[in-house]
Amino acid sequence: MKVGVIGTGYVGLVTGACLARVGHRVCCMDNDTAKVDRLKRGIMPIYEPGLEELVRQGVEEGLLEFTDALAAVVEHAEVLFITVGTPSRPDGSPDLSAVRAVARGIGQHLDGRYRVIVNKSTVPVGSGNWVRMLVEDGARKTVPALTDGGGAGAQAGEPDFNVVSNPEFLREGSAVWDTFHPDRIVIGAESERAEQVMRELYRHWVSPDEPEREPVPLVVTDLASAEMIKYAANAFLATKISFINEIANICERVGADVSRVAQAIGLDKRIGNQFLNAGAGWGGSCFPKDVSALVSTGQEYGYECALLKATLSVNDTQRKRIIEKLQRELRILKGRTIAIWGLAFKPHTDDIRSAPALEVANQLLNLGCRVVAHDPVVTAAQAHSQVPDLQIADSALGALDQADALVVMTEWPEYPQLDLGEVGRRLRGRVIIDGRNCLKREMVQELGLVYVGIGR
Ligand SMILES: NC(=O)C1=CN([C@@H]2O[C@H](COP(=O)(O)OP(=O)(O)OC[C@H]3O[C@@H](n4cnc5c(N)ncnc54)[C@H](O)[C@@H]3O)[C@@H](O)[C@H]2O)C=CC1
Ligand SMILES: O=C(O)[C@H]1O[C@H](OP(=O)(O)OP(=O)(O)OC[C@H]2O[C@@H](n3ccc(=O)[nH]c3=O)[C@H](O)[C@@H]2O)[C@H](O)[C@@H](O)[C@@H]1O
Repeated sequence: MKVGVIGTGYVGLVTGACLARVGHRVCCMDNDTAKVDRLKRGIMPIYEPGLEELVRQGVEEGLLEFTDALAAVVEHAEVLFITVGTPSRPDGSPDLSAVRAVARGIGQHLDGRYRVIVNKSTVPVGSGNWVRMLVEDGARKTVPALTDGGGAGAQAGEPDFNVVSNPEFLREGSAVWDTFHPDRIVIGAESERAEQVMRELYRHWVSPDEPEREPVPLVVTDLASAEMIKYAANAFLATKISFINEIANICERVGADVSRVAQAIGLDKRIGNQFLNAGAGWGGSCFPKDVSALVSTGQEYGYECALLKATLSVNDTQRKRIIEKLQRELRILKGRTIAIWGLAFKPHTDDIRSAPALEVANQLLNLGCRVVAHDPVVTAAQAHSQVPDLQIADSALGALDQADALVVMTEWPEYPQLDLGEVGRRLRGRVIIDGRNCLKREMVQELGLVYVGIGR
């Protein structure tokens, strides 16, 4: 099928490249012309394992192309994915300005041919109807014949389209794998015609590298439920992490070990063992904004989301606990040098949006510390765009020289592999705060260093 993807961020680029991999003809569009130019030259805008090869393959096979022209992608596609960003506004509600611009723009370029317009961006319940209205508004400016609500089955000259919600569940760092191995594909369709198009698009959704795999289950539902499924999934996962962080905080006080607690409760199939790693809290571009957006939706309807507010507040406090732990060990922080390992909000990505590490770094700088950080993929320029006073070391060990304490904020797999003896020799102080419980406690302690984990 001919597919258009509008927005080439994480979701757009991965979706486009995977759709091309299964044989669809994909045109990816972005209004960031510089980004499109780089993509045309094979330069990836993000660090995501496996993505570069997939994009290269799609382009070489003639199945994947890039443009900065909205008209071109609308002209090309039978199915148009909207994958632009929906960041938080200061009050927690999502900023939908990019979705608005794209929906109107699509309307302006529609001709009489039927299109399915797919919301893959995470958008509040009701956005499907809103996108329909915006597309129609856009079309009205260019199609004088359109006089009523129109939509599916419209007369010649009127825009003929349906809106579908197809939320995305990929995780950064494993985005390509997740896209080909989702637990389910959710489709909220407003007509049977659109549903059939989506079923055809995702028919036999397995990577050609694994032809024997079972196809992924499709959950077909109404628009509002599909939109809510996305928020409910992220809110649940964020709540699960906040829950285990709260248990960790109690464990610390009573002398229990949260790792053992998590492992044992996770064996109960009703609980499950994933997303039970206690640490410095969750970050990233989605959990913070999506939980806040759901709280904001509740507020719009006069409902107080007590549990979700607690989820946010536990997470907020969790980062502050890193500072408290440093204060407990070092007493005075002013004038101290603190090394931080890991800046990305999680391993295997260079994304630093709402990264707990940056918040901790900022707090330490405000408290009068010198902060020297290392991350295997986040560049100094990226880090300085958010925390200008942060010093960046070339290597993890290099960050330790003159440091009074080390704080591990991202569990990059290389960190536990480093020579702890060398860590002990280079650190000026004796304290290691393991904000992700990823180092071997006993090994650290054997070297005469003070190990402080989370909930253990
Ligand atoms: N990042 C992730 O892991 C996931 C993100 N999502 C959701 O998917 C959506 C996109 O997220 P990301 O890919 O992270 O966003 P992003 O911020 O990385 O990328 C958005 C892209 O849209 C482009 N854009 C903005 N306005 C545009 C316009 N008017 N026309 C064309 N392009 C435009 C930007 O230049 C940018 O390249 C969000 O709603 C997010 O909540 C859902 C699941 C996973
Ligand atoms: O909507 C989205 O954007 C995506 O949000 C998350 O994916 P992502 O943010 O990429 O990363 P996660 O692996 O979920 O981690 C989120 C945060 O939680 C933290 N985390 C995760 C798991 C855990 O056990 N403990 C924990 O603290 C991570 O360090 C990270 O800061 C969801 O897992 C995806 O399903 C969803 O599509």
